[in-house]
Amino acid sequence: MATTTTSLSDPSFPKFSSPNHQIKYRSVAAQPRTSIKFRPISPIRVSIDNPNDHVGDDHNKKRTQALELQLLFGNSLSLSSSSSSFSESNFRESQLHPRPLTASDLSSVAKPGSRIRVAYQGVSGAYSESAAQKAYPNCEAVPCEQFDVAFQAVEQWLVDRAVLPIENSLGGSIHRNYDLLLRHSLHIVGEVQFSVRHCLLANHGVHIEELTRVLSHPQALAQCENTLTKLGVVREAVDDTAGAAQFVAFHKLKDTGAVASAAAAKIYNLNILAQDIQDDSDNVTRFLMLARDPIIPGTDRPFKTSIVFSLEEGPGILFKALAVFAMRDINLTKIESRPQRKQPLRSLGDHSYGSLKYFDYLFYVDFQASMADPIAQNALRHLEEFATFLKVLGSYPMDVSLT
Ligand SMILES: O=C(O)C(=O)C[C@]1(C(=O)O)C=C[C@@H](O)C=C1
Repeated sequence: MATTTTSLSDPSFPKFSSPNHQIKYRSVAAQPRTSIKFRPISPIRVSIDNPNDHVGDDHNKKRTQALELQLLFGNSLSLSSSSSSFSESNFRESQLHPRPLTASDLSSVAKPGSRIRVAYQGVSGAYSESAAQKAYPNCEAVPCEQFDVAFQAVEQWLVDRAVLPIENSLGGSIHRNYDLLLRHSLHIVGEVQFSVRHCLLANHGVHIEELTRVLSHPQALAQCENTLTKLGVVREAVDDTAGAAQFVAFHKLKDTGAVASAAAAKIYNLNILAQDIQDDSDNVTRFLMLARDPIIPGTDRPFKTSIVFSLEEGPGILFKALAVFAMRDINLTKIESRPQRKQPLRSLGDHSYGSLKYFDYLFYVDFQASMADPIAQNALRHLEEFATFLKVLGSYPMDVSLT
């Protein structure tokens, strides 16, 4: 059955309001990738330029002002990519409460008593929110509309960390986040394995036979392929599972259900028509914990290291690359290849039978060793000898809680 994409762009639909955090996010779908927009609750308005555009004094001043205001007013911060600077009254207000930044404000470690702020993609009730809570118990989970908004929220000091999905045991890799890992400058500081148990939700009084359409995140729809095929419903992809539940509830739909968590059913007052509808009871999503600074890797417990590299084209070159790990007995836990965005095709010049073009790939590899271990350092030194590009994305403790 075909999967279509639904835009939840009905202006009356309360997008990304977070009752817990009093932050309202405005859709950034129509904005350039590098912009981040928040609808203000308080009259405070701050403007931050795209950090990639320029990193001059002016930018740094605005960044400091934004951080200062965030420290003064917490969640009431509003960001806009427009060029207007923050208003005079806000400026006066910040002058009334001068609060010089200290070195500890700039450190990525949460102050005692303050809750660490963790960005996740989706709205309240999303699996990503639960994963953020598992990664950072008692954190303040901050909803973001898109993955790149979560990346930017960390980069711009609006939050301390982001927790984002990278792969699922049934649906496979979340390619968008592989690409974003390279386009942004965050470090992987941990991982979380989260058991995903999907429910079929509908408004109270609606029976399963009445459903003609089911909304959810594309990964969730893929993980429930068998159940949804048996039901014979049209599947529609939306930004996140909890957003689907919110939409069904807000519009009081009678013919449409949502695949989402039991937590989402409770939050949006929906009925659970069926539980554990994923194709396999072992349905696990692996999430990455991302921060502005890397952690210092240890050897006191099992560590994993994530790298990305590219290679020259040629027979056996990938075999040779992976051999640097095999010959040192280093276990690989994941390999993913993505076409290089900047140079997706490589031309191998003229041959008698014409010019050959190959896909030019980036290889993402996770291996089971810490960068504090000389064996891992030697393996990467060896790989560096012939890789055309190599970057360590992070070396972090493995989550062994589900094993
Ligand atoms: O939509 C959600 O609830 C999410 O947290 C996103 C997401 C994903 O991107 O894979 C997370 C876990 C599940 O695999 C399904 C969806």
